[in-house]
Amino acid sequence: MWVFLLSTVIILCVIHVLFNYNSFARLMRKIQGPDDELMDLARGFAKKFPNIHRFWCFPVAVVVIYNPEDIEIIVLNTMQTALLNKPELLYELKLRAVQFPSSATADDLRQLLNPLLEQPCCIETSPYTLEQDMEEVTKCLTMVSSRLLLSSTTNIHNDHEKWQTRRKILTPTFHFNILRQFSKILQENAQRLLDTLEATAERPIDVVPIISEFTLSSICETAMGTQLNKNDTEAGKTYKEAIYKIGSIVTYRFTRIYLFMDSIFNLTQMGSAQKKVLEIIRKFTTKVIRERKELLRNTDLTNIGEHNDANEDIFMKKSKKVAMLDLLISAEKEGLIDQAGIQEEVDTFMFEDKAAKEINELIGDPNRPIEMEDLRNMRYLECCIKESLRMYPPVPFIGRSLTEDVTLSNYHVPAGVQCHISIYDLHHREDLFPNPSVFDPDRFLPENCIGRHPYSYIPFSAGPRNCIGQKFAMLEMKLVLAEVLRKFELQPVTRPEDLKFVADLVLRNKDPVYVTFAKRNKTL
Ligand code: HEM
Repeated sequence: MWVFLLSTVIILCVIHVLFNYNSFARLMRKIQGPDDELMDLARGFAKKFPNIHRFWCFPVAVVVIYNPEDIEIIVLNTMQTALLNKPELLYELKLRAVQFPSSATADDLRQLLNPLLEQPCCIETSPYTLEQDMEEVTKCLTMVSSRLLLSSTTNIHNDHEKWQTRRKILTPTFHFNILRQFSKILQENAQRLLDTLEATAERPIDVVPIISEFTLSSICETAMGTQLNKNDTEAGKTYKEAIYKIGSIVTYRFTRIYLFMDSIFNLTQMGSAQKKVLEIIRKFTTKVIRERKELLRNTDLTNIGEHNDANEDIFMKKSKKVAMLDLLISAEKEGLIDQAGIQEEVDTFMFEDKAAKEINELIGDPNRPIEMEDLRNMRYLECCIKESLRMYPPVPFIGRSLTEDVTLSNYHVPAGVQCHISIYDLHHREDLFPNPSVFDPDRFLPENCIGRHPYSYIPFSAGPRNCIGQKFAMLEMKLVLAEVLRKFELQPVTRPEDLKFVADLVLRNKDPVYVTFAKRNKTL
């Protein structure tokens, strides 16, 4: 066994060095190439081939779809154990990527791709041009890396029964009454974000790390009832650092094909760093779960899912703040989940001028806190958010493993194929959204949605495995945007035409996204 492992390591290292560090490869790397254009190339395919296209990188066959009728078939399939299976590795990696803002650079991607780009023979059939081949290689790598990476992760949600039970336990978390409570937590976090903006006002700042900090702190507090900010304990700080670190480790590994096998990765420095970081995360969440259990010991949460007034009373008075964790703990009492399951779910959750006028008209006094009712009435702001999610869907594609044959756009697609639903390409179809690269929130005014296919806009996916957190996410986005917009005027520094998305599991810009937050005059 050890001899086999050692020889594998040596062979992979030799291959890596041979491909990357010979004088030929060094010279090639210096010549400009389309490495950063992969995202554009993929978009080009969607324009060239209406509704559907395939790529095949032995042994993985992928069909990419961006047609509402086909998407409906895939996501709505009621035979849940059949068509619904997610390619588990891809799914897991994506969840992690969403939860941990990834920091892979174009260079990482380039480094990962270089050996393969120089070896197009890895593509089994190659009827396309070189550029198209490169796109196939990227996709293939995404698949392969996802496949291998998942084997080292713990919370695989592929088992249908397990998924169904967990989904049932967690669904009440997103009930309106609970969301109302979360809004208070979100408000506090939004205030901290405003403080940061205040300190940096009038000069361009990269919004990506600031927003990541806000979303991570908010989800920690709502999911686990634990505050990571301000009055941080040492443990909280270490946990936060560990969460960021794991993101970069996952990305590091994802971009190095020779580290895909667990047995090899575990032997490396990064492998032991990951072990340490995971240990910190596990320790922290175990402590939080233990303390939360203690707090809830005397609270009856058996009917927590029903959310009548009496239950709301329990939430508000007895436990003060109900975190998603509380529902899991109460489910444990009923034998629906065990300690390891709780840990899994907690880890998973850790990981998703017109508008300003509307806000001002609704709220008036800039010091009055924003209420849930106000948020519900911010119709134009909602249109702006929806239009942003159309143009820039944070999850640009999702995957399903076809476990039975299916007809998509008149093609017979056999079982075994990986089906990618390209949300990005769907949202940029000219026939569904005329002038798709124009930001036009009015597209989402009720009168303009009439007649639009219900599966033509799916930023949160659709069907039984859609995003469980979408109401939470909408609430979070509305609240923080409303708070920011009533205090600051946003002046774009990075323009839409400067955005250059990289091929990744989440939509990520190659460079920082700069915005200047200028303090608003009192009257809008
Ligand atoms: C703008 C923010 C968000 C977007 C665009 C988004 C998008 C998505 C998408 C497209 C999926 C389907 C993934 C797939 O099929 O592979 C998904 C699933 C999921 N999302 Fe979100 N999400 C967001 C925020 C959140 C938040 C805030 C949470 C938690 C509080 C969350 C929790 C989940 C979970 C648990 C699933 C898996 C659901 C299942 O398989 O039953 N998401 N999300």
